[in-house]
Amino acid sequence: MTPDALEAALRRIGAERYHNLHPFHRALHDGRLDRAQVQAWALNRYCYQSHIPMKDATLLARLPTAALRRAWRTRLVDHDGETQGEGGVARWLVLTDALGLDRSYVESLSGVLPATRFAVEAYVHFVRDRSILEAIASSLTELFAPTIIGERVSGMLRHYDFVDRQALAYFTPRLTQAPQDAAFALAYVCAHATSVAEQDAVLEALRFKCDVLWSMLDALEHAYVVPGHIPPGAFRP
Ligand SMILES: O=C(O)c1cc(C(=O)O)c2c(n1)C(=O)C(=O)c1cc(C(=O)O)[nH]c1-2
Repeated sequence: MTPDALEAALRRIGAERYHNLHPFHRALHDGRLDRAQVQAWALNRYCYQSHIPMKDATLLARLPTAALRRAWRTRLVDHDGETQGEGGVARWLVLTDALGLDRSYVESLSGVLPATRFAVEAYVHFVRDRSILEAIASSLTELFAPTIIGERVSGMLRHYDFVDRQALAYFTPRLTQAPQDAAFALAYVCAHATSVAEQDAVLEALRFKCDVLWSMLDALEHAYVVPGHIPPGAFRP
């Protein structure tokens, strides 16, 4: 495949499998969830957010050139900040605060669904164990993130009186960070996946990552949408 055909194939995977299509996200964005269900989403999503810098630090340690490490390290700063209280993970806690969740409970991850934890850990392990090409390709869901963020912020502000713009401030910087991150990763992947085997591996890495995001929402749906089977130990609204 040419680089352009590879990009088109990657975008087709997003069109078919990205988590904007999941019924739980449709319900979240269309205002069909109650406050407790939104709390469960934000609590579980904190597990994902808090592991993203661990995933990026794992990859950073494996990158072979200064240029690549320089490009990738901005992600660590985006999520962890330069100082206490800054960065994406801290901004996610502003959302869980606004939803009335106790900070130490959120940070402890003790109420997170087992399937959320397994999915998030699978992502970190994938980036640790697979080739650098596959690890970089697995971040390419970010190509599709700006669209879902736009839908989510406008939908949640319209439908829920318990969130406001300040509570959703996490998403504003993501609208510029995600496209920059995705453009870098896409250029890398298109330049370096030249053999059929490498291109197949890259496509499979993106499918894997879509599955990570999808399975987190399956778990939320199973636990918190009626009839609701909440696993032992997980958050009970
Ligand atoms: O709001 C979303 O739906 C969404 C999706 C994704 C994604 O597609 O992986 C990320 C994020 N948000 C996000 O905020 C974020 O920091 C992030 C990092 C990564 C990654 O794989 O390195 N994906 C995502």
